[in-house]
Amino acid sequence: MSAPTIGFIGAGNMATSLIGGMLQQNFKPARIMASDRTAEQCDKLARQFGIRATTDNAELARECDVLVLAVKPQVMQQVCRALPAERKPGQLVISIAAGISCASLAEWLGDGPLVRCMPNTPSLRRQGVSGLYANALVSDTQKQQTEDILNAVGISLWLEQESQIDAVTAVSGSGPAYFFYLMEAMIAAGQQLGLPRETAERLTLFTALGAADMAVHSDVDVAELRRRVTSPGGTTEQAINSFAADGLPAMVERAMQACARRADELSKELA
Ligand SMILES: NC(=O)C1=CN([C@@H]2O[C@H](COP(=O)(O)OP(=O)(O)OC[C@H]3O[C@@H](n4cnc5c(N)ncnc54)[C@H](OP(=O)(O)O)[C@@H]3O)[C@@H](O)[C@H]2O)C=CC1
Ligand SMILES: O=C(O)[C@@H]1CCC=N1
Repeated sequence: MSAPTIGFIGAGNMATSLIGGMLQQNFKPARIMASDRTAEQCDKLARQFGIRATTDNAELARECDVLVLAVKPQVMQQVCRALPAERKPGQLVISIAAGISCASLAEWLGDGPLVRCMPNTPSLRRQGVSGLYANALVSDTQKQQTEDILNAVGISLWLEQESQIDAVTAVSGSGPAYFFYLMEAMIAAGQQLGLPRETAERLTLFTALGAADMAVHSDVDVAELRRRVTSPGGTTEQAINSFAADGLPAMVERAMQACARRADELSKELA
């Protein structure tokens, strides 16, 4: 069977990361298309990747076997409603938008194979992680096509229920921002303790990188890794006790609940 043609509607940050990763994984530029609101963005992508880019979303709907919807949630309805008459039969649609349900997408696009996907920005470095949910009309071949696209920029995991996409958004979709926020705070605190900014920044970033790499490759869980840094009566214990006294776990739980709640609200507001 010949390779599918894949079209990205909305050629912003996420689509650019995905296309870049796919080309590094030997997807052929001739098999990838993109559309965007502005001709400037289309020209930029065409130059950067050697792919066909257009301001006409309908052209992608007509020509592509797989359509990746990568516009902001707030414009998704308007974009989708313009497409049904143009769509190639049997076309797989993959939506990466936060808080747009399969029910809304099916209403705007017509029934058909549909995957909801929640990627994250480390995809730009091919270190992304995506949660995927497929409706009942998605074939095994289309599931494989979806994995091929998302695994080009990291790893992907299938979910049993659509509602879990909001939890994935709270953990990994928005998650990079939580780690960046913690890093911002550590850099500032390092400066307070007397380090030059650049030194505090490098120490923080490489500590984050090292800790994540260690955790990913460890045969013990993260709680045990934390215990191994924390000598009884030592320095780390003081910091961990301070975090615990200030309620860090509850703070994280509240933040992630708020994130998932917003995804649910969006799905109702934008339905
Ligand atoms: N950023 C993130 O961390 C993550 C984002 N997502 C989801 O990915 C989606 C895209 O996000 P992101 O890449 O950050 O957003 P961007 O704004 O970078 O990209 C969206 C692109 O779509 C273009 N666009 C707007 N209207 C239309 C239209 N009618 N037709 C075609 N193109 C259009 C925008 O152009 P213009 O800018 O000119 O309006 C922009 O270039 C969102 O739905 C978001 O929920 C999912 C996971 C993580
Ligand atoms: O903040 C947002 O809405 C998007 C979805 C997940 C990450 N960024």
